Amino acid sequence: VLILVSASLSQTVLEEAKEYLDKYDKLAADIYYHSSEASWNYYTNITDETLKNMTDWSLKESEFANIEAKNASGFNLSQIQDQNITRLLKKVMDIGISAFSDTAKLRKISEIQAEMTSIYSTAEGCINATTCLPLEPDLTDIITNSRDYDELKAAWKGWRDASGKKMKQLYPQFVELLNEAITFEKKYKDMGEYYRSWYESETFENDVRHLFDELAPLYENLHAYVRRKLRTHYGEDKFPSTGHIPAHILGNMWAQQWNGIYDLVAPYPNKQSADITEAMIAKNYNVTYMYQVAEDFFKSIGLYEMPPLFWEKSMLVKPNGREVVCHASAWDFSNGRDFRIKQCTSVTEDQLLTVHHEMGHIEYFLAYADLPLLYRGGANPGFHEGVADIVTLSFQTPEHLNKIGLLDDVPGQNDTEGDINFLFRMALEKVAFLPFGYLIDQWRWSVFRGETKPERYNEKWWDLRCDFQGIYPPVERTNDDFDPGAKYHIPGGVPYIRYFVSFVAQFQWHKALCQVGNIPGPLHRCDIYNNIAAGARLNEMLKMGASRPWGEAMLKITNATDGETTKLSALPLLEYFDPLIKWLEKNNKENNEILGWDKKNCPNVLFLPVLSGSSIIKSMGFIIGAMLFLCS
Ligand SMILES: C[C@H](N[C@H](C(=O)O)[C@@H]1CCCN1C(=O)[C@@H](N)CC(=O)O)C(=O)N1CCC[C@H]1C(=O)O
Ligand SMILES: [Zn+2]
Repeated sequence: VLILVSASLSQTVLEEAKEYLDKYDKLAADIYYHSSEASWNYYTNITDETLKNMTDWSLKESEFANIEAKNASGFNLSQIQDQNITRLLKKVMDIGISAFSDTAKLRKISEIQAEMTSIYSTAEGCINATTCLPLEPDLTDIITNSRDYDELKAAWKGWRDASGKKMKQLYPQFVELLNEAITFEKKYKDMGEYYRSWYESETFENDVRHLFDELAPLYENLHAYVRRKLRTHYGEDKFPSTGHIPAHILGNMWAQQWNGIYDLVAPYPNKQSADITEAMIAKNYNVTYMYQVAEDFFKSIGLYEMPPLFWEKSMLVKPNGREVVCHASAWDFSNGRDFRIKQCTSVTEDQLLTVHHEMGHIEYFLAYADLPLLYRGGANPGFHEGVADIVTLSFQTPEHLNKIGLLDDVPGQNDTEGDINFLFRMALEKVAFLPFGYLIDQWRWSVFRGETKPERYNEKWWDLRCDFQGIYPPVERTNDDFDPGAKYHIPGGVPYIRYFVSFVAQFQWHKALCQVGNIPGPLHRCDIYNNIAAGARLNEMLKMGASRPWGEAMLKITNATDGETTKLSALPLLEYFDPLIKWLEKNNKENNEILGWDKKNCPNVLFLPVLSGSSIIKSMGFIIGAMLFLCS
C-alpha cells in the first residue's frame, strides 16, 4: 500500500510541476516580450524616458523571477524522477541577481549599466581640436583604413578619452552592487563565479586556460610575422625591444582582429588580394542585399528564412535625428515570431561578416523557438557565439566568394601562394582574436574577485593586454584612464569568454559538418553552402537549445564515439591552420625572428605605484617605529 501511495503521490507531484511550468512559460513569455520591447526602444532611441521605461521593465522581470523562484522551491525535487522537469525547475530557481531583495539597488545596477552604455554609444572621439567623430562608422573607418601612424594614434586616443575615461567613476559602484546582489543568496562568491556557472563545469576556468596555452604558439608565430611586416611600413623606431606591437596599427580599435590590415601584411602581396569591400561596392551591394545574401546562405543548408517581423521591425541602418546603440546585436522577443537585428550597417566586408554573425544568432533563436522559454538559449553562451560565426568559415572561402561574385579567380588547390594568402587572412580574423577573447574576462573576473581594485583597473588591463596580446599602448596610460570601458561589453555588462569558447568550438563543428556533408578537400577550403546534410546536422544541435548539458550538444554535432569529443578541443583549429603554421614557422626562422615579447615589461604603461590607504598607514607605522627605536 505504501509503495502504491508514494507512487501515486509522486505522480501527482509530477503533474503539478508540469502544470506549474506551463503557467510559468506563459507568464514569462509575456513579461519578457514587454521587457525586450522596452530595451529595444531604449537601444534604438536613447532618451531619459526610454531609459526609465527599460529600467522599470527590467525591475518587473526581476520581481517576476524572484516570485517564481520561491514558488518553484516549493517542489521537492527528490520526488520528481523526470530529469527534464527537474532541470526546468532548477532553471526557474537559478535567477542570478534577481534573488536580491533590495530592489532599489537592483534598479541602480540597471541605471548604471544603461548610463555607461549611453556614454559608450553617444561618445565622439576627437581626432584634433575641431573634429570629433562617432565610433561607427567614422572612427572605425579610420582605424581600419588609415596607414598613417599619427592619424591612427589620434583616433585611438580620442575614442578612449570620450568613452572609457568618461565612465571610470561608475564602474567601481557597478561591480560592488553586482557582487552584493549575487552574494545575497550565498550561492556564488562573486559575479564572475555566477557567469562561469553558465558553463556547468567545475573545471571550466582551467579548461579555457589549457586551450589558450595550446593555441599560444600559433598566435606567437602570427604575431612575429605581422610585427616584422609592420616594422617595414611604420619604421623600426615604433617597435620597442620588448617585442610588443603598437596597439593602434592592427586595423581594429581594440586590436582584437587584424583582417583590416591584410593588404599591409599579406604573405604574397603581388597575388591578387581579394578586397571584398571594393568588390561589394563594385557589385552595387546595399544594406538590404547584404542581409539577403546571409539569409540565402542559411536557407541553402536547410535552415530558416527570416520571418516577416524581422524585415518589418529590425533596425538595419543608423537612423538620423536620434541617438542609438550602434553596436550590432540580435534580439529574441520570446514570442516565437518577433526576432530582430539592430545594426548600423554599412557596405564593408567586416560589416558583411557581422551581418552573418547576427543572423546566425537569429537562426539559433528560430531553431529553438518551440522549446519551453527556460530552454531558449545556447547550450552555453559560447555555443550561441559559435553558431553565429560558423557560416563565416564557409562564406569566406575563395570558392564561395567566387560563387557570389565577390572574387574573380579562385586560387587552385595546388596554388600554394594563393592558399597561404587565404589561410593568412583567416588567421588575421580568427587566430589574432584568441588572446583578446581570452583576456577580457580574466580582467573582469579579477575585478569581481576583488583582486583588482579600482585604483588599479587600468594597470591590470594593460598587464593582461601586454602579456597575452603582445601589444602596447601608443599613448602613455595611467590609472586616470579606464580603457576597459572603451570596449562595448564592459559598459554593456556582457561576459566575453563566450567568444573565446566560440572561436575554438566553431572549428570543431566546421570539421564535423564538412565530414557529414561529404565535402572533399582541406578543411580550410570547405564550404557547406547548399549542403543539406551539413545543415541538418547543425540544426539537430540548434533545436536542443539549452535543454541538455552542452557536452551532449557538442556530441550531437561531432557525433563522435569517443566520449572525449564532448569537450572543447583546439585540435580542429590547429588542423585547419596547419599549412599556415608550417609556413609561418619556416618564414620566421628564415628571418631569424625572435618569437614573443617581454610579458612583464610593457612600454608606455608606467603606472605610478598607487599607495593604497593601508600601505600608507603601514609605512608610516614602520617609520615611527624605527624613529622610536633610534631615539631609545
Ligand atoms: C557584434 C557582436 N555583437 C554581440 C553579438 O552578436 O555577440 C551583441 C552585443 C553583446 C551580445 N550581442 C548579441 O547580439 C546577443 N543578443 C547574442 C545572443 O543572443 O547571445 C559582438 O560584440 N561580437 C561579434 C564577435 C566578437 C564580438 C565583438 O565585436 O567584440
Ligand atoms: Zn554574437
